[in-house]
Amino acid sequence: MSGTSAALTPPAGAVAPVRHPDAPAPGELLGAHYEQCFGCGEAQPHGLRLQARAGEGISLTAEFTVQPAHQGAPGLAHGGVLATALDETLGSLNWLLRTVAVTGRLETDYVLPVPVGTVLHLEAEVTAVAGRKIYSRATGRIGGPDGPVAVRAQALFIEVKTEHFIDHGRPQEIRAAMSDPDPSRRERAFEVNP
Ligand SMILES: CCCCCCCCCCCCCC(=O)SCCNC(=O)CCNC(=O)[C@H](O)C(C)(C)COP(=O)(O)OP(=O)(O)OC[C@H]1O[C@@H](n2cnc3c(N)ncnc32)[C@H](O)[C@@H]1OP(=O)(O)O
Repeated sequence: MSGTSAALTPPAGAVAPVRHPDAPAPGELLGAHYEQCFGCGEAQPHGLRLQARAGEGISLTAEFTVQPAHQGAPGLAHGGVLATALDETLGSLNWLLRTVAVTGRLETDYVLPVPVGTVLHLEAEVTAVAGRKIYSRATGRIGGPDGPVAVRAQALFIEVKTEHFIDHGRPQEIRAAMSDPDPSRRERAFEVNP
């Protein structure tokens, strides 16, 4: 049983997403966009350290291993952590469009429990774009990339200007991110041009 709210259905005028000419080639790892990101950053000891890889078109795959720090019920992944994995995977799609966007809405179906130690195999794609609105969906499978679906999500991301982060983020983290020695991460954080 699953449902999708009307807000996640692309409107009549929506168009197919266009892969940016400078998007990473299919098979290429995207790497963390920010080392302190709870979803993908390598400097977060209890973060998900999710690794996303570009796919064909506007799609990607990602993996994340459920750690003991990610439990809700004993021995099982917390639902919010699984939603984070889906959110991070869906958010990474925007790098293939070279669009800076934030999650406006995320709807998640939890289909199977996900035990600690499990590798969650995620797949995501952008389905449509309407102005600033980016529609996408993702699934997470367990037991292998072709295993049963444990979680799935649909999302609406909203394009924002770089100022969104500068206006709302804490100055010390903004300064630290701006001085990241990795030019690719600086670009993904602050210099993206659609
Ligand atoms: C420092 C590092 C930088 C990193 C960069 C890479 C980031 C990667 C991060 C990856 C991490 C993972 C990702 C994360 O975790 S991102 C973090 C979690 N998300 C947020 O913090 C977002 C918080 N929300 C906002 O800032 C604003 O509400 C936004 C910007 C989203 C919209 O406010 P804004 O004033 O700009 O726009 P608008 O209100 O005119 O709306 C525009 C259109 O959108 C429609 N709409 C809006 N909301 C919803 C909704 N909930 N359901 C359905 N529809 C919605 C709205 O009806 C309208 O439609 P239309 O009337 O045009 O038809």
